[in-house]
Amino acid sequence: NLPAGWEKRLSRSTGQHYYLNIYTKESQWDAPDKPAEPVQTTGPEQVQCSHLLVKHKESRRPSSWREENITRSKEDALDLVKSYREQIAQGKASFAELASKYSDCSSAKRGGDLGPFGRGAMQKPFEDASFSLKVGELSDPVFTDSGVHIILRTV
Ligand SMILES: N=C(N)NCCC[C@H](NC(=O)[C@@H]1CCC/C1=C\[C@H](COP(=O)(O)O)NC(=O)[C@@H](N)Cc1ccccc1)C(N)=O
Repeated sequence: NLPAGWEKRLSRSTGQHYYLNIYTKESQWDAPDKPAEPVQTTGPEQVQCSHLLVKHKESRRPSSWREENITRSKEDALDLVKSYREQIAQGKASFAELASKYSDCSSAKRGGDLGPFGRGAMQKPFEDASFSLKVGELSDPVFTDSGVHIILRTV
């Protein structure tokens, strides 16, 4: 019988049977003699994201261009990030506009743009969120040692 990963199909034009590799979607006339290999679809090498960072008193560096000494609580930082996300999602403000006003990262000067980066550059929670976003997608709040972020994947 048929090795794993193949399907037997009937060609309407010739009335002959053919075999479809369910992973590569390639077809062939002769019966396969070995299982089809699942193909590894890897993610992108690099992504480009903008982010809006709200720091808090437990941040690894509770200081920024906006505020010399940041004392807000982590909960307050999360509430702020959620309100910014809501405004962006409702189209009441642009990501770049809010990031340039409120982000505690120096990338605020560039509307939050971090430029392109690969895996290994950013803190893991930030990297994982960035690489799981589709282009144009806005993340939920992401927690790193820097503070609370929302991330917009742009490329
Ligand atoms: N392009 C890179 N590879 N630059 C090095 C990133 C280092 C990396 N940073 C982070 O993971 C977080 C997420 C994004 C920003 C960031 C943190 C901090 C703010 O937090 P804080 O360090 O005060 O705790 N901003 C930065 O680093 C900025 N230079 C990012 C940046 C700013 C302007 C242009 C390009 C990049 C890390 N491994 O710590």
